[in-house]
This record gives sequence, C-alpha cells and structure tokens, in this order.
Amino acid sequence: CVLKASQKRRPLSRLLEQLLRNLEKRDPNQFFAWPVNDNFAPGYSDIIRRPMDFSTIKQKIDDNDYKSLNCFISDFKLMCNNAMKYNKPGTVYHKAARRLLHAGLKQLTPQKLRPLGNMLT
Ligand SMILES: COc1ccc(OC)c(-c2cc(C(C)=O)n3cccnc23)c1
Repeated sequence: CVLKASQKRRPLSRLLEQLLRNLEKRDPNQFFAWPVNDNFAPGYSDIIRRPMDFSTIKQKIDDNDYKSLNCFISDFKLMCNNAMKYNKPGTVYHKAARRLLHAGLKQLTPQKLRPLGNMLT
C-alpha cells in the first residue's frame, strides 16, 4: 500500500511532533504559541536576541532542521528562558514560563523517552 505523506515522515520528526503536542498542552493560554509581538511587549526584540515559540519549533520540525532531540530541547528551553528574561518575576508570563519549563523537562527525561525506542540515537 502507498504510505500517506505524513507516514513517510522521518522517525525523528514524528517523535518531535509528538513531544511538541504534549508540550503545547502545558500552554493552555497559548502565550507560547506564536512569536511575541513588540507591540504587546515593548522593547522585546531589543532584549531577546533569539526569539522562539511553538509555531517556529513546528516549522523547524517540518523543515527537518532538528538533527537531534537535544537541539529540539534547546529551543524549548530557549523559549522558556526568553520569557523569564523579558518578563519580571511574579508576572503571569514569567510564572507560566517557569511552570512550562518544569513540566516540559519532566516529559523529556531519559526515563520517559526510553520507551520511544532508539530513534533518538
Ligand atoms: C495576552 O495574550 C497573549 C497572547 C499571545 C502572546 O504571545 C504570543 C502573549 C505574550 C506572550 C509573552 C511572552 C511569552 O513573553 N508576552 C510578553 C508580554 C506581553 N504579551 C506576551 C500574550
């Protein structure tokens, strides 16, 4: 039978898409769904040199930009750390970033990932 285009996805891409969906569930307000807009975050692009958000991560998966799981995890951490850098502690965004980072890294531990097979190598 002919595989659908999605099923032809590289194993790493299919794994990363699954991990991304699980991480996005931890952002119910969708604060991290799209690039932060300078109009809502004054001076953001002066303070944050390397912006990152879930839609950009998704695009990088689709473009096969990630050569390893670690590169994917680095972008996830970058996204959360950007929010903790730009937003003051105690703000809704700083708190959301800390919670997302904490919950996300718990999903990305070797113990959680090992069952997904050796496609991480
Ligand atoms: C209030 O609704 C939204 C909607 C989308 C947002 O970013 C994609 C944000 C948002 C997300 C952020 C972050 C993640 O720093 N942010 C910072 C300052 C002002 N707004 C935001 C807020």
